[in-house]
Amino acid sequence: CSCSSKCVKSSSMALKGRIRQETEEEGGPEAKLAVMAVVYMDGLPYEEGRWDVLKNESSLTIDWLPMSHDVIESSRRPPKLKSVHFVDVGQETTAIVMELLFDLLNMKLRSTYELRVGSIYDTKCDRMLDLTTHAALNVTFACERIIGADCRDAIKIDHHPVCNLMRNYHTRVVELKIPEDPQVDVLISIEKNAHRLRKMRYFVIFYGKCEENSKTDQGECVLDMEKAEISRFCVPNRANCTKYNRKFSLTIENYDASVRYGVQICGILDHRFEAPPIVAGTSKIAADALTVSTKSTASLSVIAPADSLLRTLIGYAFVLAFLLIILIIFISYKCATGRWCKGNTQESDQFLMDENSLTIFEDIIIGKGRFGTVHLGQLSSDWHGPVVLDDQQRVAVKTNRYLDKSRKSDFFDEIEGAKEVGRHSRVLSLIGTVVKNGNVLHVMEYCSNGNLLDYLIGKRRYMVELQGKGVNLNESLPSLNDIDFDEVISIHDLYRIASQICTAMMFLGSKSIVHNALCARHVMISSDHNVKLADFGSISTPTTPNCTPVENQYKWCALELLRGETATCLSDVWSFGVVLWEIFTMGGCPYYNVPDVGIRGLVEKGFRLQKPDGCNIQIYQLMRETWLDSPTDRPTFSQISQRISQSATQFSPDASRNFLTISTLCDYYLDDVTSRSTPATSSLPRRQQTHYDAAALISESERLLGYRL
Ligand SMILES: Nc1ncnc2c1ncn2[C@@H]1O[C@H](COP(=O)(O)OP(=O)(O)OP(=O)(O)O)[C@@H](O)[C@H]1O
Repeated sequence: CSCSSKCVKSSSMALKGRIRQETEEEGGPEAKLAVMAVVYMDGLPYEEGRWDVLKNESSLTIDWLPMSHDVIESSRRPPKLKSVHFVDVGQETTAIVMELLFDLLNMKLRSTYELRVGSIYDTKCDRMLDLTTHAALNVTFACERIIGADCRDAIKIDHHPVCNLMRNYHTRVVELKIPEDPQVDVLISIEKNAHRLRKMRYFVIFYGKCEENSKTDQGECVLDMEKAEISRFCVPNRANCTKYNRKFSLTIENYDASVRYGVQICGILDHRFEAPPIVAGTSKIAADALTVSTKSTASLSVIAPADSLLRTLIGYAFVLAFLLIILIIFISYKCATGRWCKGNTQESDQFLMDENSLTIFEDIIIGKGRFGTVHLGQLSSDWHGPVVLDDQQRVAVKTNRYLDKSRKSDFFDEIEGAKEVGRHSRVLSLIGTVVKNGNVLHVMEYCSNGNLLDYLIGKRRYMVELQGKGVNLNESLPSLNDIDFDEVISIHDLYRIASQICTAMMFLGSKSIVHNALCARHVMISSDHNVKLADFGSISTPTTPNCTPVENQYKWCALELLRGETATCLSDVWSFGVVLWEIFTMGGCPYYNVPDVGIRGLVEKGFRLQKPDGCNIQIYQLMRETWLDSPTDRPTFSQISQRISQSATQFSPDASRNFLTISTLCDYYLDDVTSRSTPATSSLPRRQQTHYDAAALISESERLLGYRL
């Protein structure tokens, strides 16, 4: 307020407009809408040539307020300030008269602009003078509302409020008071989150009698706005807003059951709107039919909005799509875990190894089985996987190279089984698969001490040799020179091995996996003499049950499986009993001269393996319990584990009687002449086949046990 000018206390705006033909310099003639805006500035005395309105942002702003139907923002050109002049209106008030040019094309749509005069330029003092009260005005161009505009033919004007028509609402008649008081109360609820509800500013409900004989294609009635009664609702937290709470009711006075009523709700997203949209004129709007059924005065209904069926269908489509997605995820998971889609690329990708990371020593065969030869291999030093290898990165590699078609499928079953079982410290880990020259190589952890059966036989032979030399391991501490301690095995170690197998079986049980082929030959011994359970080619799960004995496994098979019943983890318990027997005979041959076909008859008659020489009676008792006819009578692996631990306490590493005394005369060593490493193919019988007599075996068993079976 310096420079001898008075401060501007307030200002107000008035508006006048007219259509005028302007000629654009480039692009030819184009209709322009010229609008005269008049701003009254109280407290500002007129002074010739002193004041000016600049065409910059702080002085005059003309903001377009987009409305829901305005979609062509890019084609909208900003209005131009054509001219400004100041008029003395007396009483210390100056009027600023501005001529603004708007693009007429856009006026064919209803458009709203906000004009704001924020400051005027004081030419005398060469500075901007901020207005204490900004002169601002929202102007909606609807032609006839702008004085002088003649756009009856050129511009079509819709007089119903331009707002987002809302379809996400439901109406329900809650009360109908007829005939005493013909009035209907309609409860209207708007769905949450519909149309970004939280951003909505106003909701307007119209209702009125629908036009006679008029109905849109969608079954809407057409409201004659002149006859419509109007209720307005607004958002909460507005001073003058009390009715809104997302559910509101509408009362139709003088309800006439013979005519149709309509309802329409709209919401305005433009937060700068301070007043509800204005309804004027004689336009007609389409609305949802509000049909009151008068079949029963007690329960009345309103027909759902016309598009509710469509919404329901869309809803169902979403549910179906969701279920489909779940199904796809489920199938992918099953494929990924190897239960379905055998050999699918996704899972083989996971285990497929680079051919160059593996070197196979073709001349070093570490074993032969039904499904191929096992070679020693080595992984390159830069291979780092989840399995910890020895310092030479050695691995065992099984190949399917010479297998026929049916054996090849068994070979792949073994790989799939290993994937299903997963990793555990007592389980032989699958490292991966390599495809080389069209053959698949099964790469596994390498156990330098081979399989448990050969391991035990080797120890027993050495210990028998020592016995032959008169060395009694349990009596005197023999001189170190006479004994290779790596080649003997203590009772304590036998317990440890049994306990570790039990742990591996508990792990399988925790995954509801039945091994089906548990035997000492399928247990590997690592370089540090620990157990690694192997051979998962015959595993079964609750979804893939097994009810046939595995080839070459009859002697380890539970009775129910020999009978063709389904194998369970308790069937593995039976097999474990036979493995315990193998451990405490140090590699004895169960049912030494009985062929597979004779096993079921023997077992059904009650014949059980005899007590190994030197075996603790508690352990033999445990074995017998694992061979009980009814699976549920057998101990579980966790019970077995506890029983083994209890028994093992008697045999600490430094106990005085810590080694088995082996009787070479036992019948289960009789066919020990054959190497156990010989491949167990059907054409190459593992053991010499001799005659057998079940009755004789049973009586022999009874003799050894000391009681009748
Ligand atoms: N990961 C390994 N580490 C060390 N030796 C192994 C490994 N895998 C197998 N072997 C040796 O190779 C032999 C043959 O194994 P393979 O799995 O082919 O047959 P198997 O298990 O003995 O008999 P089956 O024919 O019943 O499967 C084993 O007995 C074992 O001595």
